[in-house]
Amino acid sequence: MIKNAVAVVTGGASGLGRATVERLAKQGARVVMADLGSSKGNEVAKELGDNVVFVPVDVTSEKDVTTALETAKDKFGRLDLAVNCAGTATAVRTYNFNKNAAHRLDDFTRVLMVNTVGTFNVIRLSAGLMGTNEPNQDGQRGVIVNTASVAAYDGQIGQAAYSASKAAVVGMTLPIARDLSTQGIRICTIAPGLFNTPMLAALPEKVRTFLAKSIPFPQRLGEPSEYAHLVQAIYENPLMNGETIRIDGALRMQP
Ligand SMILES: CC(=O)CC(=O)SCCNC(=O)CCNC(=O)[C@H](O)C(C)(C)COP(=O)(O)OP(=O)(O)OC[C@H]1O[C@@H](n2cnc3c(N)ncnc32)[C@H](O)[C@@H]1OP(=O)(O)O
Ligand SMILES: NC(=O)C1=CN([C@@H]2O[C@H](COP(=O)(O)OP(=O)(O)OC[C@H]3O[C@@H](n4cnc5c(N)ncnc54)[C@H](O)[C@@H]3O)[C@@H](O)[C@H]2O)C=CC1
Repeated sequence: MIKNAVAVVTGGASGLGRATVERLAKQGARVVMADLGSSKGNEVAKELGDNVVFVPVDVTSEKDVTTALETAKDKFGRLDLAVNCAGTATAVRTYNFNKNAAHRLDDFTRVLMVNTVGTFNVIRLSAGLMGTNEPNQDGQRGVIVNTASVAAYDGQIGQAAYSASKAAVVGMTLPIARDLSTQGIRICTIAPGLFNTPMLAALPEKVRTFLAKSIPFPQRLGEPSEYAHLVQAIYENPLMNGETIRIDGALRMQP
């Protein structure tokens, strides 16, 4: 059960991560909210009360993530759940033939660094701390939840970097579940469709409307609270492991 569990949520100051922090705190968990120093982490943590602590973290930094995990241990005594929500997106064609310009390599690398390498960084270091927990009656010591995207499967024009970064998260889920099974640590990935967050608000209105209309049912953007609900379900269901779950109203994005 989530009550009294200790969680780290990356990207916790905004969107899906923030909704997750809110839900977990409301259900009685204690949460380290890890997000960039430039985020609204401090304000959000203040709003949410004593069971939420903000730590400025860049998920690509070993030092920053270690500090966040040490905070979980020092302040709350342990780590039961790590949720990877930190992420970034870009929309650029592989080659723009009108402008005769290739996709910048540093844009591609930046997206992979945050979404793929950052996620793996949090997974590997969290696993170390969870491994020190006493196992429950089922032998479980901890749970990790990642955030991919439906773009891992049906990425649109302009999504080469983003889709590659998310497909890598889908791809690492099963081998990591196998790696960590000896310690009783589960890992699942959520592949969200279209959710009402600041990231999606960055898309042109026309594209957002078009995309929302293409969702079979319910024909609307998802609410971040619906994502947070699934995080809790994964945490509480002991058999969920090694799998990526789409939460998308049956959306299959068109080119
Ligand atoms: C966040 C998640 O995890 C979930 C998601 O993935 S949400 C899906 C996100 N999708 C994207 O980000 C799409 C990325 N792609 C794009 O934005 C564009 O394709 C691009 C900027 C890379 C290139 O666009 P382009 O076609 O070369 O030129 P552009 O002038 O921008 O677009 C041409 C037209 O197509 C429309 N369009 C572009 N991409 C579109 C899309 N994905 N869906 C619907 N319409 C689109 C534009 O609005 C524009 O319409 P008008 O000509 O009527 O103004
Ligand atoms: N909103 C949507 O429709 C969808 C979102 N996603 C994914 O869900 C996750 C959350 O996205 P949203 O909440 O929509 O976006 P958001 O932009 O509202 O929140 C992302 C958070 O991640 C933080 N972040 C970015 N880079 C970071 C870094 N290097 N280190 C630490 N924190 C960092 C940002 O500061 C921000 O607070 C992302 O991984 C995104 O790719 C996936 C599918 C759909």
